[in-house]
Amino acid sequence: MKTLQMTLSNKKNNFIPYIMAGDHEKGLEGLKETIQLLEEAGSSAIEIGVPFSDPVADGPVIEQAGLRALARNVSLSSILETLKTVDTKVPLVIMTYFNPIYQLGIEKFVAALEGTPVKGLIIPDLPKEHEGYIKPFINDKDICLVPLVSLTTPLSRQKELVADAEGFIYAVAINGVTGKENAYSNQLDQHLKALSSLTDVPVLTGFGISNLTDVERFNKVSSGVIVGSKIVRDLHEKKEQEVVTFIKKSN
Ligand SMILES: O=P(O)(O)OC[C@@H](O)[C@@H](O)c1c[nH]c2ccccc12
Repeated sequence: MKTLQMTLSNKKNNFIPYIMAGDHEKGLEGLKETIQLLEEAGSSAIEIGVPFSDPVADGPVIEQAGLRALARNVSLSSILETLKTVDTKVPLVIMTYFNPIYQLGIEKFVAALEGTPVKGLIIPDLPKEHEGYIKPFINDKDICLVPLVSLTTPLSRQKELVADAEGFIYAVAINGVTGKENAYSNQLDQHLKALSSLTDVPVLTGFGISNLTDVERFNKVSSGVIVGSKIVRDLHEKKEQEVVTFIKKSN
């Protein structure tokens, strides 16, 4: 079993914060200390966002963070260079649209992951039908391609999506862009339980989570949560202590 899956399987209430690489007043030079802060707070893994000019799945908070990083000329290759110098026990998961990978070159990208703590990839605009662009290059490496599964997806499709999943399954709690804090459907808990019952791979819930009530709710019916916009906003506003407390209470 690959490291990412093993790490998340060994824990009950997993917490994965999302951060945008380069969205720090020191730019990429600040990435190391943010990772260290999140590790010490008790994160199970850390999702590292790559800024992109056309982030179709991102809401305003993450989109703005991406624009700040792009203004500092942060790119996929400069992020990978920086990650080579990062020493952490927590598995990192790169969240990027496909285009930056394609521009860098898929083989070059996968080769550059060697010697970094990156153990997983989330590529929201790479549907299962196109995973052949990436999977053959990572199959024999300690890197997982994490599938995103919408909870309104028909069961037959959910089964296909989780069939050969590795690492974890990203259950998308609301349809739409990231960072929307509207009320979750009452059926969500049932849907999460049903999805978890299809697979031995940990299912983590994300999209729109910004308070501890929701964290506790989803910890009961899945293996943990992914929190993006709240973390990005708090870090930008220099509320590091709030981030640390939130992660500690989520564990
Ligand atoms: O911001 P939220 O609502 O807490 O959602 C997590 C999310 O930000 C992070 O996982 C993410 C950022 N960009 C994405 C694009 C697609 C899927 C997921 C993401």
